[in-house]
Amino acid sequence: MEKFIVTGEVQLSGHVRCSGAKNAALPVIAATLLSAGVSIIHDVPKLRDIAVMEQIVTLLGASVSWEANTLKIDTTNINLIEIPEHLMREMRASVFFMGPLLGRFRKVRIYYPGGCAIGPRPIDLHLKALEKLGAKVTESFGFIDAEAKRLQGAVIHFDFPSVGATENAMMAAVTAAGTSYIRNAAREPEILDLQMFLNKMGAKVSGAGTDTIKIEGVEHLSPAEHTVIPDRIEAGTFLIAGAITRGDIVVHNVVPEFLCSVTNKLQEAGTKIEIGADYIQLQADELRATDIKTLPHPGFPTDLQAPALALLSLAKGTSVVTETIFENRFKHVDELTRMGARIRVEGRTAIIRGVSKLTGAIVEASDLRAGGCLVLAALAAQGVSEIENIHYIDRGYERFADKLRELGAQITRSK
Ligand SMILES: CC(=O)N[C@H]1[C@@H](OP(=O)(O)OP(=O)(O)OC[C@H]2O[C@@H](n3ccc(=O)[nH]c3=O)[C@H](O)[C@@H]2O)O[C@H](CO)[C@@H](O)[C@@H]1O
Ligand SMILES: C=C(OP(=O)(O)O)C(=O)O
Repeated sequence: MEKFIVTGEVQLSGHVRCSGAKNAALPVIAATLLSAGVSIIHDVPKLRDIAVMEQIVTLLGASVSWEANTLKIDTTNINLIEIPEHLMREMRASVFFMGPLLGRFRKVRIYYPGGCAIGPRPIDLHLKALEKLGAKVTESFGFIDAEAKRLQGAVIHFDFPSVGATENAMMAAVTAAGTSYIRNAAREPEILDLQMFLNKMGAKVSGAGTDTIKIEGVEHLSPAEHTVIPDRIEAGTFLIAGAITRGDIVVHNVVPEFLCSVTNKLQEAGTKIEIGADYIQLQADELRATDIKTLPHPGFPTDLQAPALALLSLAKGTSVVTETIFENRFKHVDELTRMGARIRVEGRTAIIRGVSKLTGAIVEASDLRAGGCLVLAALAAQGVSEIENIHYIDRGYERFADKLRELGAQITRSK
């Protein structure tokens, strides 16, 4: 098992470029299956979840090629509508195949998706949305079948603005007969990106980014070319890396508007932020405590809760962090405690008493962003840390260690 070895207490400085967003690229790749032909997607991050996505579309009969970060997917010869269990279990995003396969082939078979252990992650909202659109969904022996002669436009009202269920419902509804409305839709920027891609394919989708999405069903979609939006979670991770090391860094290829809740909290924590058209500069010295509550967009993203916790461990005063999205997303706390952090978890709340220093330790990543959090803590800690289980980090950060080294970090990968 590979690990990262980090020598801490190096102030980061310089420039770093964000990759395309994992969470935008994943549904866009699934959406290419809605039509036959060659779609071209630019700025796709090369990371483990994307590799699994590639494995799945290839198995279904697509052919795939890469040129730098451009992915070409030829979906002409799709001849399978079942995703095998071992690939479904690899990641949460495997569930995105339901909507497109059902839309194009009227039938799909999947198993329950896997992914990082951050609490229960049911797919009931996905299934209810497909049923609303007229699909017959049956579950037996661990697999889920959905079929429909042709999906019918419908009004889907989500109990909770689920990102994945909104995306799946959009992909299913684009070729349904008639008009659909998704109410209490998630408003994440990645949903807007999916709307842009679907419209380039010939779909008629509007309203993404608000809580009501309108989808006028069309008969036919064509392949399309698209550049995925920058990764706001990667950007937030680098900004926090700059802050925790009291550094001076510029993060490029960002849409600052997508990061408002994050830059706002970083300013409250005492950092200086300058916002450009497509970059954010951060300078940090003393850090102050601040409270954070994770919320659906445009609130503070749950995917940056763990990195933020590392930062607040070293901020003067007591911070309270409340996780409202996932039930069990504080597994990084025990590991931060090994490094000297003082954090108490009560249910969905973490109370953090800032300490003046963290110390290097051997720690284990329990999921993708917990891994990011531990690397950031290690960058600031005295001495050497080893972060184990970095296959989680590889799921969602492209060239993480290389990019941190570009900023001056002392981090290496080792067997
Ligand atoms: C690939 C991708 O884009 N992943 C992101 C997506 O995950 P994902 O799409 O899985 O997140 P959701 O917004 O669906 O989940 C939010 C909450 O809703 C619950 N829920 C969701 C679906 C459902 O059918 N039933 C249900 O109860 C979940 O258990 C969770 O508690 O949004 C999350 C919330 O911003 C992010 O942390 C993930 O990085
Ligand atoms: C939880 C995450 O991803 P996924 O939904 O793909 O597990 C994440 O990116 O932090």
